[in-house]
Amino acid sequence: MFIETRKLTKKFGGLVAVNEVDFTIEKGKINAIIGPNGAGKSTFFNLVSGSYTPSSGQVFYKGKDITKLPPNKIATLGVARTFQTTNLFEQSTVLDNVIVGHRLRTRSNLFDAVLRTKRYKEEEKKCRDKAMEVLDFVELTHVRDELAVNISQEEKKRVAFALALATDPEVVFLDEPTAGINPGETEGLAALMEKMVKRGITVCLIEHKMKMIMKLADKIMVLNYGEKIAEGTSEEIMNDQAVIEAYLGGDASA
Ligand SMILES: Nc1ncnc2c1ncn2[C@@H]1O[C@H](COP(=O)(O)OP(=O)(O)OP(=O)(O)O)[C@@H](O)[C@H]1O
Repeated sequence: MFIETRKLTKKFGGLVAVNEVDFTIEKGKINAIIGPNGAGKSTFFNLVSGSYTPSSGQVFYKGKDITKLPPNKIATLGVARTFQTTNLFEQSTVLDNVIVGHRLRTRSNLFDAVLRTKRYKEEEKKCRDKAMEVLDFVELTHVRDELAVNISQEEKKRVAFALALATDPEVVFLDEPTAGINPGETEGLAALMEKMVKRGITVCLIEHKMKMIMKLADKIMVLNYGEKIAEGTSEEIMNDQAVIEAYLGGDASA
């Protein structure tokens, strides 16, 4: 089992945001979590990536119980994530944004930085090389010297992907990766997710764009009021009575 949650639960006071969710994230696949607003999708992400401690239940990563590990420890195991909004240094170049983002996660300390030790210089070069490599992967080499303020919304999303990929993750959690961009650009990002999977990276995403997710995802979990109401392939999900009811009145064709 790659990633598995067992009866994962998060309560905020009297509200059960995630309720005893059992789910497995399949290695080398595109896994998606969908559900109406407030269903518990982001909370589930935060539990698996260690940003929240569960009220009860467990998270396993490659057989290891990671339930109580802090986010930085989970990240070093090969788990990366993006957030709904990525704050870039607008007056820095795209390349510098990725270098800095990556450096924050590498090993040399302030002492190394001030004295510009050998280790610092070596790491600086490694970070730069890595940043160039991931920018090439997300197809942003042509804008790497542009200031972040000048790139498009879709390009900013690609920078967020690059930041996550710079840590050489085995799995990437993408929180609404296509929010706020137009349908044409959405297709480009979907293709990028497929490219990640081809490279051997497992993808798990939260998404509201149903048409896209039905085409893209290998496996889907549907949450509603914190509970898993369905799990399966696109076809299984589209024909599931509980899912249809949860979305009635909502816009499932967005
Ligand atoms: N830190 C928090 N403190 C209190 N309640 C919270 C907190 N985070 C989330 N909630 C509540 O938990 C429930 C689930 O929220 P969550 O953000 O996980 O849903 P979601 O499915 O990601 O929603 P959306 O699609 O709107 O982003 C909601 O009722 C929300 O108000």
